[in-house]
Amino acid sequence: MADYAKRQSPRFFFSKRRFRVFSLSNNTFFVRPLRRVFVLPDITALVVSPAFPLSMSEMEEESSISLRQLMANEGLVPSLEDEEKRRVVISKLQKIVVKWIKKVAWQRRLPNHQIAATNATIIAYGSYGLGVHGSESDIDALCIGPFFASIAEDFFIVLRNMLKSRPEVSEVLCVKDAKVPLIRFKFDGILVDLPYAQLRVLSIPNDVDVLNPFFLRNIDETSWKSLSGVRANKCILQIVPSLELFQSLLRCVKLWAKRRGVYGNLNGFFGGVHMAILAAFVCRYDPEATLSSLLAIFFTTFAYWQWPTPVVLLKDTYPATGSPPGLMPIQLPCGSHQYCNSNITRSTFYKIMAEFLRGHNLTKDYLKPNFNWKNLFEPFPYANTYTWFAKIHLSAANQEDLSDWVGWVKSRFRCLLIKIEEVYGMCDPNPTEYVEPYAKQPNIVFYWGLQLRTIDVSNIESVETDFLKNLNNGSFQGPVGRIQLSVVKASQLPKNSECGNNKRSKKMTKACWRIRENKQCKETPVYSQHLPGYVVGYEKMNNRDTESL
Ligand SMILES: Nc1ncnc2c1ncn2[C@@H]1O[C@H](COP(=O)(O)OP(=O)(O)OP(=O)(O)O)[C@@H](O)[C@H]1O
Ligand SMILES: [Mg+2]
Ligand SMILES: [Mg+2]
Repeated sequence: MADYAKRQSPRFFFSKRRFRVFSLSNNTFFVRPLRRVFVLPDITALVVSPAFPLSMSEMEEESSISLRQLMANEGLVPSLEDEEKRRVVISKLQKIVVKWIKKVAWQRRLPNHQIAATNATIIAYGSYGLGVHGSESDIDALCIGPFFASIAEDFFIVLRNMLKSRPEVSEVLCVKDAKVPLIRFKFDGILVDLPYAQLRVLSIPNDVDVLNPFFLRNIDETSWKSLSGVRANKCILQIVPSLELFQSLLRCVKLWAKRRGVYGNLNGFFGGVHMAILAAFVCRYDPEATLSSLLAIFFTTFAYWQWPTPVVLLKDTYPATGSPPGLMPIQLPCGSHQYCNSNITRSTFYKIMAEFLRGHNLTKDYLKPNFNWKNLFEPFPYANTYTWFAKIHLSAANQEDLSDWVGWVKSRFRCLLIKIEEVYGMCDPNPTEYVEPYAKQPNIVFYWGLQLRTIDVSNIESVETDFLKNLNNGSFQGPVGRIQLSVVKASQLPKNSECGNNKRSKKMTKACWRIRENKQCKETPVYSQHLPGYVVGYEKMNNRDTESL
């Protein structure tokens, strides 16, 4: 191949550095002499052109290819087996909810023809619904049920019990107190978030159109909120000119945000939904744009965005009342002036802005010859940036207790961040979770960068006291773990320098907590409100399944 190429165009191929050959299939190759790209359907028909200066569009194309190559090397796209596993989970869930709704209809004594006609459905949303999930992402799936299936009795008791009885399902817990109540469980090892929406119809079509006002009339507020994620996804997918470009851009910006430590709603940064709306916003600028140019436009747009002007993807038909919430308001494109929930504080606002600006400075010259996309995705160098760190050490008697305890503390992180800001000024809450392997108890440790060069280490005690009060004020009834706050120097960070390279030492814990079932406590029957004396299921006395997200 190389010899053939040399004979055809010695000017290009004398030096090994001057061309690269990528094999696409048995007889299809990419040849890249200098910066020009040729796609060769047949190696025997290789013809290499002389050294033209590259046109803009050719340079754009080549730049996008190298960006895609980088993303492919990162292994961001789940394997085919993983995809198949997720498809199976969704299809099994669909069957379960159909069985569930028939059972509930029977319990409600609906006439036979209505039992036969009724239907419930499952709609995937979140990153999985947008096709941008990674192998560690959860599946966000909305269960939509008809007018007679209540959330309190039928969803949280009957459906939960049906799920619990399945061999594929483990770690079922109900999250009743969240803004979007849901059942969280593992199905074949994949984490599933399952909220519920109830529509005022008898039968929900499997492909129900959640943008159709017919289905949305008279629904309750919780159902409306639960539907907003699905509606937002649907709007995004309708708005973006090219789905493939949007997905690629979103994968790029999520990787960037994770590497630079600005991903994670609980730590005061952006979550998946924020990134999806920002990416879709940029995709609409130029339907002809390449991936590289979109990524550069992304950074230019948000580095110079006049916050708190809200980012609005889809203008609502009626005027907004009140001012948009938070420092960086991003409106959900679901037609009701709803905004993404955000925990952004003064500190995280500045960190995000600094990273947007860095992204802009790095990508504005993306067509220059020596440009390398790798720099954009460099992990944030915490250890070299900050002299001092607030160390948050969480521990518990065993892994299960620890996971509950950490989930609870994480749900209060915004409050801790604000307290640290009050005492030490700017703080950078690195979302990475570390483990001290030689400590006595199972533990998770966070190191949050402090901006000040000289600090009073003892001030952390007042932060700890205040934060403990806040933790105790909540409704956590699980086994309370330990929390220790201290201030350490950069030199005391874990020696494997994980702080520096921002690699995750273990899987992130989900921020939520549950009251675990006390094995000694009695199960109480829950009687149907519709069939006298009929038990719909059992609940543990103190297992209120309450959670705070
Ligand atoms: N802060 C929020 N404000 C509004 N909606 C949210 C918020 N967080 C989550 N949601 C809704 O729940 C969905 C799923 O959220 P989730 O936290 O699983 O993120 P994701 O976009 O699926 O990314 P990931 O791949 O990290 O799971 C979002 O797509 C959004 O519709
Ligand atoms: Mg998700
Ligand atoms: Mg989720």
